[in-house]
Amino acid sequence: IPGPDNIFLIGNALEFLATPVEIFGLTRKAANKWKIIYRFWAFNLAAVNVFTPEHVEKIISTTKFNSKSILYSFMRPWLQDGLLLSDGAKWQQRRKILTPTFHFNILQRFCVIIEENSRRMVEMLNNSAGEKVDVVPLMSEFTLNSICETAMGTRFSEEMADKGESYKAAIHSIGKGLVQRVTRIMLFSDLIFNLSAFGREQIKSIQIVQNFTKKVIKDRKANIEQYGAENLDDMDNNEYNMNNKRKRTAMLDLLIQAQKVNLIDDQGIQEEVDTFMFEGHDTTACGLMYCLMLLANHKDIQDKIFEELFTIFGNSDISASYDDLSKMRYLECCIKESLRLYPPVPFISRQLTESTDLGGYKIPSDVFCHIHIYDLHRREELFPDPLKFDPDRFLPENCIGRHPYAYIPFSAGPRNCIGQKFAMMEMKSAISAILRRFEIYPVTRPWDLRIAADLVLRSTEPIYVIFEKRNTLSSK
Ligand code: HEM
Repeated sequence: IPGPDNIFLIGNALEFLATPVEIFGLTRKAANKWKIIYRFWAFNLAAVNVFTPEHVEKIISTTKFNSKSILYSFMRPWLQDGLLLSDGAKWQQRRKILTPTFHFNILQRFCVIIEENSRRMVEMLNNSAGEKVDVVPLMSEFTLNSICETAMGTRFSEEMADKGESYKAAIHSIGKGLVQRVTRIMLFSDLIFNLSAFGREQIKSIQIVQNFTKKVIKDRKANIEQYGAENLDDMDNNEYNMNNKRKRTAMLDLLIQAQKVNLIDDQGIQEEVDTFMFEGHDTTACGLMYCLMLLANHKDIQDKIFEELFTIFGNSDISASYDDLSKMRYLECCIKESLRLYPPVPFISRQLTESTDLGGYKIPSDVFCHIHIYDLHRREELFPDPLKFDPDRFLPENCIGRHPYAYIPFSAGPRNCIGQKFAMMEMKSAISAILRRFEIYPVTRPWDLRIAADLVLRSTEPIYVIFEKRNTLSSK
């Protein structure tokens, strides 16, 4: 398998002694150079890197390669055996319990809460109209509030809002520590890592994060204790399959109910809440910020979205219903195209538990397989003129014949993203609420972005956009 020159025994370890921005660039260069597949190795660890739809399909379409690679194990002190990291029977059982919490009926209820959040965000933006606004913290706050108020059923008090700030800062710090760890093989050892400055910082950050999620769980349990089961069941049309009862409830409530029938314990609840709070807010915030930047930079496309919104709402200022969001077809194409260019999760990785063949190369068992979603999405033969922001690529007629694994911002196969419908709804709600009230103008340009290797596709600099109030709700 092609790849960079090796140094005796240490392989390519030195290449990764670089800054997170350089590491992000390094993998892009490797994809450009080797086009189809390449490998890195260091000491006794080897990784094969894939970014063609055929290879990606081979790895992620089957439960055979369900196990995440060792790189994810560095998140274990934080996310423990939550859905993202677990595998085997535990993963299957949890996935079964949790899947119904993102069912369409529940999303419809969540829509009302998310719309309220979008409205609050827009009101806040009114105070900064005409000024440049860094959309990174703004979107982060919006998505953290949204996941807490929906899946966790917890509305932020002022005290919680402060803790939320420290929570977000601690997640950023964990991300930085993890990148240091995955790129420095000596830090693979728990002992050495925990003694290092990064390790000590990580222990502190995990404590902050888990204190926050513990408080979310405690508050919700207290709420249930105070208002009793009635409060849990006051959602009509509830349905889920547990003990043959058919019910549906928000995620945390469902886990608390599952604990009562011994399907999960305190630790299990904690790990799922940590997993969903992180996966449910940072990724979507990231999707939103790049999408806003792109729309600010493409006024013609923004105007087309506004036309669509005007057809749905006319001059009315009412909040969008779930049905209204479903009608936003063109906006959906824009979000999809933005997730193509800037996939919030640019890279996923699996452990090959048996040998396999990739394009004629025999890949031995125990090798890691890194799947570069970022490079897959920028393949010229799949997406001609790949750097162009062109939402029409996602019009139904233009998707015909596209390889099902050519576009995978939410991954695909059995370990795909459980929250993808939630995320799409949230992004549509936020962007439609913004564009109904503001025209947005660019400050940050796509070519200004400096992206760093991190847990999500993080820009090292703020992403600025100017929000100008629309004079009228009319499209003309
Ligand atoms: C734009 C937003 C989002 C993107 C781009 C995204 C992307 C992804 C990707 C690529 C994976 C596969 C990870 C891997 O194989 O290592 C994943 C898994 C996951 N996502 Fe998302 N996600 C988003 C939003 C959400 C939301 C809103 C939630 C929860 C409410 C969520 C919860 C999860 C969970 C729990 C998993 C692990 C699933 C499993 O392994 O069974 N994600 N996501």
